[in-house]
Amino acid sequence: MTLITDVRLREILDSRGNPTVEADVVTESGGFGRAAAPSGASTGEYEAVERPTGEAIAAARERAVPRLVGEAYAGNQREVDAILRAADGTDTFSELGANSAVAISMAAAKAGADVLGAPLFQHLGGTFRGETFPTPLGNVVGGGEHAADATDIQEFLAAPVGAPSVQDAVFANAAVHAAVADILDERGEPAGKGDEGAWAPSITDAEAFEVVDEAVNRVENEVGFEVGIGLDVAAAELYDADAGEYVYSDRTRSTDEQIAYVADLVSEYDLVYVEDPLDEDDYEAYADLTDRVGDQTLVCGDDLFVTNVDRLREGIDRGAANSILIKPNQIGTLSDAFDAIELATEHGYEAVVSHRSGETEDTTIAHLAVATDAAFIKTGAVGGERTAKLNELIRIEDDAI
Ligand SMILES: C=C(OP(=O)(O)O)C(=O)O
Ligand SMILES: [Mg+2]
Repeated sequence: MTLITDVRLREILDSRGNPTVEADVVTESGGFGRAAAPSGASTGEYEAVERPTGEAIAAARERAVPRLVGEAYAGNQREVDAILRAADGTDTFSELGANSAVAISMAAAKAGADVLGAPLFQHLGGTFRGETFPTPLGNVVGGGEHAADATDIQEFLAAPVGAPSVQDAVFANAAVHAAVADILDERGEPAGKGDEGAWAPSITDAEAFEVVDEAVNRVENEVGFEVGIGLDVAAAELYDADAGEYVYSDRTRSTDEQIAYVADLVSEYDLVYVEDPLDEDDYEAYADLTDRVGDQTLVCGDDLFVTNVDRLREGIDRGAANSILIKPNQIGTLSDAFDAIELATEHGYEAVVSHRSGETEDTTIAHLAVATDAAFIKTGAVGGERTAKLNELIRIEDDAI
């Protein structure tokens, strides 16, 4: 019933106005799945390769589609993803493009779910999933590669860890986003928005901490549950490898100073989550920081691990980080993303499923997070391509899928 009978690919717009790949997968019994590839701006050096959209589509039509149509079953995700890997023939999807690969992989999963008449999270995670939910991390202030002339730290995240439901958590993050706007206004700091919908004022990181701390406190008082703060430092973007230092707008920090700085921030702001606090090549510094603060907060590897089991295994061996960011397009298929989550879980690392800064209305990651019982999902606070995922979580919680 889930034999794939057609795979169609097209170029659509992403949230930055750039082209991206959308895939449709159709099965023998009329099952249908559609998915689109997201795209990063602060990409890790070791990510799978995103090809220009037209090239990725042409390559997939030539190399992957003939191997899938009439041959593979959409309900067998591992088979679909193995065919994508074989059709590509490289470790990094540099022939098909990880953008074509991930769109087809996710569309096949949706077609498989459609045939079963099951929600995607259940097809991926089994019948007992859907009772527990990830805490959404909401980007409320940001800069780095996502906005010009804003903070050095890429993302200041609201983390409603005490929320009684996903719906409460999603609304709390939106409330923090609104409170940030009020506080910036009170301070006379105008702000536009960055790529992920976070406010991108031209303020220092120190001021941003003050603003976000106050916003979180205001919302905590309103909602009556704990809302913490998280960060994505995206430190690889700040690191000057030649000089061996982290370059901030107002100063530089050596690796030891960077570790001490982040450890101080964890204590001062009770940070519940710190992503990419150090350069993507520095497992040793990660291990040092994890040693210092790993019992107080999640130290999460995004550019460090790039959803790659080999890099994660090295991190586990070396005690680097205690959490992994999961972005399916960093590795190219859902099977690879699942393998990374499984390896992480086996070793006590928390999985955090994530959007990219360039997104579409695709909701696959909401289902992936529920299917794998991920601790957190990072998918913004506001903006249509972000609320698509957040609203899907609310629907899953409400049994309305
Ligand atoms: C979502 C992120 O940004 P990008 O998609 O630009 O890598 C991130 O760094 O976690
Ligand atoms: Mg990141």
